[in-house]
Amino acid sequence: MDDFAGARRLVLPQLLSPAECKELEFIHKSCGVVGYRPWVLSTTLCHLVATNCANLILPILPIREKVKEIVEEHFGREYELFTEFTGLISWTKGAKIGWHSDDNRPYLKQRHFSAVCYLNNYEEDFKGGLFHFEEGDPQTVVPSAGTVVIYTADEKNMHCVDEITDGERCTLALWFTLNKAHDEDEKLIQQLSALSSNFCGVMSDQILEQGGLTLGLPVSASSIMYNLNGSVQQDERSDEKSEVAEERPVDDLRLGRMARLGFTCSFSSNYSGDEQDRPVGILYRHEEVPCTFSNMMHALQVIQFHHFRRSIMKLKSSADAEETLAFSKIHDGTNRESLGKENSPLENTHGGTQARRTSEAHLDADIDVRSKRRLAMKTGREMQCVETEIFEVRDFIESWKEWKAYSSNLWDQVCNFLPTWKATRLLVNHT
Ligand SMILES: O=C(O)CCC(=O)C(=O)O
Ligand SMILES: [Fe+2]
Repeated sequence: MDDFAGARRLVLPQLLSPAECKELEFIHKSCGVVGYRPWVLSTTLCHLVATNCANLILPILPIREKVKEIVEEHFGREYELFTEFTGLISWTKGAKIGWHSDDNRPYLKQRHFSAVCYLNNYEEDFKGGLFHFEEGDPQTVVPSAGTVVIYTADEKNMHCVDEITDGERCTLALWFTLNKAHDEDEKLIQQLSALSSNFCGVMSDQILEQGGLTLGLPVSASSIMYNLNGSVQQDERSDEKSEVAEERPVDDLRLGRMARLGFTCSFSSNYSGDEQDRPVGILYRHEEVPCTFSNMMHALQVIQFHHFRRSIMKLKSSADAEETLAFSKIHDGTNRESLGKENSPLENTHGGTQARRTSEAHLDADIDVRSKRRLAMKTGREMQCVETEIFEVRDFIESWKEWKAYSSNLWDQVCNFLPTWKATRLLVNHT
């Protein structure tokens, strides 16, 4: 494993577009479970398939592939790598990790290369959580949405992460191996094949309708996997910081996630895990929202999708503000591209092509990208303040409709890709 070509590490800013980061965060916040360590939450591809969300692996695949190709090229290992693990991971207050290498256990020796894609921003979305290498350059990586850090998983890259002191730090963690026996795709394709006879052929908009078949709708894992248990994951509780003051503390990650966005489930009395698979209504700040969902995960996913859709809209208006500024600065209007003209704010989110083209256009233009980003973030924050005051049922219903279209489109793609996945034994999104 010593005979690789490139330098032992690589940091790539802005490899993922802001829209891609938001989409992965949406998936994690809709589907994540309590993770492998205290204060850590995780969403693996295997978990997505197991909870009837195989469609949500699709937005992750092209990113995983892109990073894998960069790793292969950088280390002179073209076409030699397999993905050993893909997971959306978030760290909440209290999470940290001391000096280690990523292959530091006998059962982790197959991990040859690591990649961490940051999905949100240091200081804005969380405090603490800086990444440090023990020696060499760069010494410290500041997590910023879209940045990817790549390194060999051995002791040449001893690293640690500072404790998170506030907020939630989200990443897409990837490990690659030269050992085919540890290829995660093989397991996933088996898992998907077992499911496919149930869902392919019957996928259509109607299955995502409330009251329709539950095929294609998310389901819960065992309720213990959402149990925040005592003081752990304090940030996800509906404590005094959340928008809805609850009489009793929330120990359930799903309810905590909803409460953070101002929503509660309309369970009749004391919630017990048994209710997780029953149809459920929701309230926004104690006001009933006229929607019924098949189960809690369904409600959570639509709520998170609403939040995601709003963030994409904000990104677009910030980008418009940025573009206007860039436009007025460079007069000649080089590379100005239209944004925000689509009917659906999510239309061009997939694969993030539009946003990526836009950010490339910005890099091409000879202006100070950093100061523009600051302006965009400021605009975003101001809008967020306004947004907490506004909730429109009509807008939420629009999100619900868009979620159905988004979700069934991804299910259709899963069914279309599956025969190729099975034949090639490779989980690659060919769009
Ligand atoms: O999230 C990070 O920045 C790195 C995490 C890490 O070192 C690990 O999970 O092994
Ligand atoms: Fe690590």
